[in-house]
Amino acid sequence: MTQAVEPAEYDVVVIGAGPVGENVADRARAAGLSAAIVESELIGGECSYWACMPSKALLRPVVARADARRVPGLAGAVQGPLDTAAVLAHRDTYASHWKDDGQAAWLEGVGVDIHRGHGRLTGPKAVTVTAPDGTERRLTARHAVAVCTGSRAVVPDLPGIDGARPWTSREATSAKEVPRRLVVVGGGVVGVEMATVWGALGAEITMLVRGKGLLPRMEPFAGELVAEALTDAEADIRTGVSVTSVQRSAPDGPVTVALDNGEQIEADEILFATGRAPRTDDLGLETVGLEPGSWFTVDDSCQVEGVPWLYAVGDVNHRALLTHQGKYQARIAGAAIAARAQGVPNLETGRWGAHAATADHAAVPQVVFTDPEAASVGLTLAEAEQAGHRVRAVDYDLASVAGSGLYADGYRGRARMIVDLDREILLGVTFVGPGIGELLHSATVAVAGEVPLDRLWHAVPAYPTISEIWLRLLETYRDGGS
Ligand SMILES: Cc1cc2nc3c(=O)[nH]c(=O)nc-3n(C[C@H](O)[C@H](O)[C@H](O)COP(=O)(O)OP(=O)(O)OC[C@H]3O[C@@H](n4cnc5c(N)ncnc54)[C@H](O)[C@@H]3O)c2cc1C
Ligand SMILES: NC(=O)c1ccc[n+]([C@@H]2O[C@H](COP(=O)([O-])OP(=O)(O)OC[C@H]3O[C@@H](n4cnc5c(N)ncnc54)[C@H](O)[C@@H]3O)[C@@H](O)[C@H]2O)c1
Repeated sequence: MTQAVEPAEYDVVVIGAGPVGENVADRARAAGLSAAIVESELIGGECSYWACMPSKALLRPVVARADARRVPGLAGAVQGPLDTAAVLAHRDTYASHWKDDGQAAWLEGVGVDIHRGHGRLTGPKAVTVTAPDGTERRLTARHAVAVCTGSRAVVPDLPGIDGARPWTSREATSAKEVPRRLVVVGGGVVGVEMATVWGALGAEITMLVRGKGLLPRMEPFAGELVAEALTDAEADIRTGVSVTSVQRSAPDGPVTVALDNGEQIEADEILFATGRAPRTDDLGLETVGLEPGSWFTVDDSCQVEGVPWLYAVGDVNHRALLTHQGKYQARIAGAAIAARAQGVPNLETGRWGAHAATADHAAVPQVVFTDPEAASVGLTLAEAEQAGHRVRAVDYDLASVAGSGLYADGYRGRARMIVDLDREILLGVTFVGPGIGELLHSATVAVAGEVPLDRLWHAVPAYPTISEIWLRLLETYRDGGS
């Protein structure tokens, strides 16, 4: 029989303690509101244990070695294999050994009450938490409930999938051994980053991509340059193919992957990097008139359409599936919840206002930590044209910048900026090349700040850094080039 524990009331109840839920709770506390957070797994969420942190800890040695191999005088010292045990140990450290004491202590330190268990909405402003031991506790929110339950990997429902023990991003970021042969299905961000890691650690990589190329959400040259480098690293990239079935006959045996072109591939592991689904299927959405299993629809303050006391923040609203963007939304939603709780009459919900996550539409930055790195902010050329802007794309070969040549021998890379011809501001910027990840924020400032191009001329990049790409792009635009 289910035991009930004393109910509790808070100003704000947050479901899901990933990076986003933690920040909503923190912002509520900072505004003087009481806050509780409900977590069914680990405080810190996907990002800390099976996504950003472990994947970037795995990628860092891979990319650093690749960079070092392009520096004369150093290359000879780094020709050997990676120390797999040390790389995996570094990853384990960055995943905090899958323990959440540190993050739990931080939340408690800012005065947020943690309730361990599965949270479900049970009516307006009501959340029931089922603890691991089966006891139930009802939490009531005076002002707002924020759903920050994130997303999970989607594995297509293929014949044989259940017995095939496929990897998702969780296994790909936490595996303890390097498979001899790894098939990666999907050419998005998870696919290319994980192919880069496990290939560098010694796995034979086959990528199966149903579209035309890799990284389809970025400018086409991003996927092309990353594919070129993966192919140089001996990955076998097959485009325009779909998996029709997978079969693992023995638990320790190989997996056989059948393709729609009639071919079969044998591998030791298969990773499905085929996108995400919202964690909303078992959340009690039906009790408040919403559809279980769907992404939330929210306004720019992250308030759920038609349910004013409910907020959905981070991956779960499908605006931008990135930690930094979810945390930005958390800061905005936290401020909006506090302002509404305090009875502030008019919130700043206009474009770029304090209570509007405007950057979600105009300036979402992303770095793909492959070799070469691919980074973008704002719109691609295709997106800008589709949105009806009058634009010019300005391209430049990153290898022609003095700083790039110094950074790496045989530097390969490219940059593009999308100029709004009516306003003479930037709508989007993409860089692809070694060492460009840290350059992205300059582009984010230019795009989010809507900095006029004639003012950008006065932002002088230091010589000889890769940042001189800015000068070259501006000169190319001034001289009428594209
Ligand atoms: C392999 C990989 C690498 C990535 N790398 C990057 C990167 O480099 N940079 C970047 O910006 N983004 C990256 N991302 C994306 C990033 O991980 C997500 O955008 C981010 O984790 C979203 O945060 P969130 O708080 O919305 O959700 P999550 O991090 O998914 O957290 C949700 C939390 O809610 C809990 N929860 C769910 N349902 C319930 C419930 N009913 N009751 C109680 N608790 C519940 C979960 O257990 C979880 O702890 C990566 C993703 C993947 C898969
Ligand atoms: N460095 C980073 O910022 C980083 C790293 C990893 C993940 N992420 C985030 O995590 C999210 C999830 O990444 P992802 O790579 O899983 O998703 P994604 O949506 O980026 O890519 C999934 C790819 O799989 C393909 N696909 C879907 N179903 C398929 C099927 N049945 N067969 C073959 N291909 C199929 C899609 O066409 C798409 O190209 C992304 O939105 C990304 O923003 C970010």
